[in-house]
Amino acid sequence: MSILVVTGTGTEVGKTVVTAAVAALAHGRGAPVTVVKAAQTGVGPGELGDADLIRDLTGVGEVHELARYPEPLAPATAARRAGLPPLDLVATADMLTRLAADHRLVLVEGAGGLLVRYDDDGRTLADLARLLRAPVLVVTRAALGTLNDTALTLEALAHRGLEPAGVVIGSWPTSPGLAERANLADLETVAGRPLAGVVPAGAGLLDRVGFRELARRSLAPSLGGTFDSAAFRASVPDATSVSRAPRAGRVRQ
Ligand SMILES: Nc1ncnc2c1ncn2[C@@H]1O[C@H](COP(=O)(O)OP(=O)(O)OP(=O)(O)O)[C@@H](O)[C@H]1O
Ligand SMILES: C[C@H](N)[C@H](N)CCCCCC(=O)O
Ligand SMILES: [Mg+2]
Repeated sequence: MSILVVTGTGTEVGKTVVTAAVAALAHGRGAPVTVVKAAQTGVGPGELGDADLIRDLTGVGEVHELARYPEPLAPATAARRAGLPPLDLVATADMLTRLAADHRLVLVEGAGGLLVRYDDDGRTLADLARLLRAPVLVVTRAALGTLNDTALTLEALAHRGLEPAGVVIGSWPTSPGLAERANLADLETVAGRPLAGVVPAGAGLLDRVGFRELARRSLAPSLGGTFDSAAFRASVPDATSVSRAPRAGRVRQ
């Protein structure tokens, strides 16, 4: 009966892999789960999109792609240039609400970051999340620049009264550099809470069994896994400690 919207601090941050990890754990528990890619862009007819990748990685049978546009652009732009109708987010919210009535968990992956536009009226994934009154999981990068991107996304959620379901690093490098190691703690300070997961790079290349096991280790209990942010940080050489800065993501009244 619950809906979780998955956004990123941008495109190519690992939303699809993180969505797959959450789906794999729910599926592995036997919970009915379905995954919806609201609008897929940059993929031509017959090519594999995010929803296909998620089905392959998890074995989840019910995955939906609601709209597909060929050019690798924001959905509103890609639809306009293709002469195709944009995704109707109001109708989409109704469809997802009906899906949630039949499913334990409905996962909705956005395209790009939170404020990417789906139509020429400027509607975004944030508008869809508000219509659904659903929490939003934020997938972020590990590298330099992620602190600002993450803070901006959390501020945008807070400004719209949307509840973050946590911050997950979508692709943790095998050889983290200085910024990546320091960001493990700083991302917690920005988020005002422990990380909800860290997914190692390469996760998307595993088979289903390996992927589900990695998902279990990579996601926090709130997402169905066993990941512990403090323990992970302690396992990374030269990772810094969490500061006690005021909680970010709150709009000062
Ligand atoms: N943890 C990972 N393991 C393996 N590959 C990854 C991982 N994270 C990201 N990638 C790869 O990086 C690329 C971008 O990742 P992904 O598709 O998840 O980004 P995204 O945020 O979903 O982008 P979009 O906005 O297009 O949906 C893909 O080719 C994907 O296979
Ligand atoms: C093509 C890409 N992989 C995504 N599907 C769409 C990303 C749109 C990003 C728009 C932007 O923020 O500039
Ligand atoms: Mg994706």
